[in-house]
Amino acid sequence: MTAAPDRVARIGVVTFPGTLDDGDARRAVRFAGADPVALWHADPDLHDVDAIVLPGGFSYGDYLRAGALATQSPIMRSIIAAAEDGLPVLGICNGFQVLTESHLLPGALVRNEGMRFIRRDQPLRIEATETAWTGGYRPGQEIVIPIKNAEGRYIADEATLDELEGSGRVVARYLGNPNGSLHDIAGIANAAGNVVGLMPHPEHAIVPGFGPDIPERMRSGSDGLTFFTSVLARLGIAPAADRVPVEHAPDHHTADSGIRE
Ligand SMILES: NC(=O)CC[C@H](N)C(=O)O
Repeated sequence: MTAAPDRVARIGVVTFPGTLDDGDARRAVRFAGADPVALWHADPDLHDVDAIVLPGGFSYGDYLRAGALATQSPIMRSIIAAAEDGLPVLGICNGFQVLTESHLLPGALVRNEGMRFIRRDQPLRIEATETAWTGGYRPGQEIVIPIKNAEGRYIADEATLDELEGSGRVVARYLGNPNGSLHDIAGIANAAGNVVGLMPHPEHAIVPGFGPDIPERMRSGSDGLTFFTSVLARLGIAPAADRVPVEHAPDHHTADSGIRE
């Protein structure tokens, strides 16, 4: 028996009008052993959360540019200030677009090469394990999680790319570049390592058997969970074991996912 943690980590998941993946992000937080806290775009109060996830989707209908209007929301003003003070923030897909539009991360995400919406199971290599969200991976670890977007092509000027590469801030790289991203970049971090943007979706690959299969490992599907457990380790807050529903204990596969909000 391990001792019960002193307290359970509170991880905020933001919902903007048009957000799609907030439910899966809250579930991923719970499976990692933390309490998800639903945060609403119009409320600037961060409700004492220990970390924040900006989930995927189409905030404000992707009007103007994907992620651009979200930067003007009351909650983003609070998140920008908190992130600059070191609060861990993970932006997934549209959340990554919000982070570049907010200038918490450099560069931009533009239309995929080929101008198509892409949805596939995407192999990645984790390049940086010093960040708040990737400490649980091995350097160079290869994972497979879903990707699904129209504007996932990462671009930046040469000086920015040099700085990202030179300071170990490329967090994840595509193995088989799906969209023309420069330097095969799938994810980056800020200089302090507390803010991470990632184009593919770890929150859709947290339950063994229900995410992308990896043939050479027979069955996986939970490669994304480590993003959410890594931040607990960074915060120094032990995961609460009872947040994981019994029917989803690792290695237990059922026909019905049983996942309920
Ligand atoms: N899955 C998503 O978050 C989609 C992101 C974004 N709106 C795009 O299509 O590029």
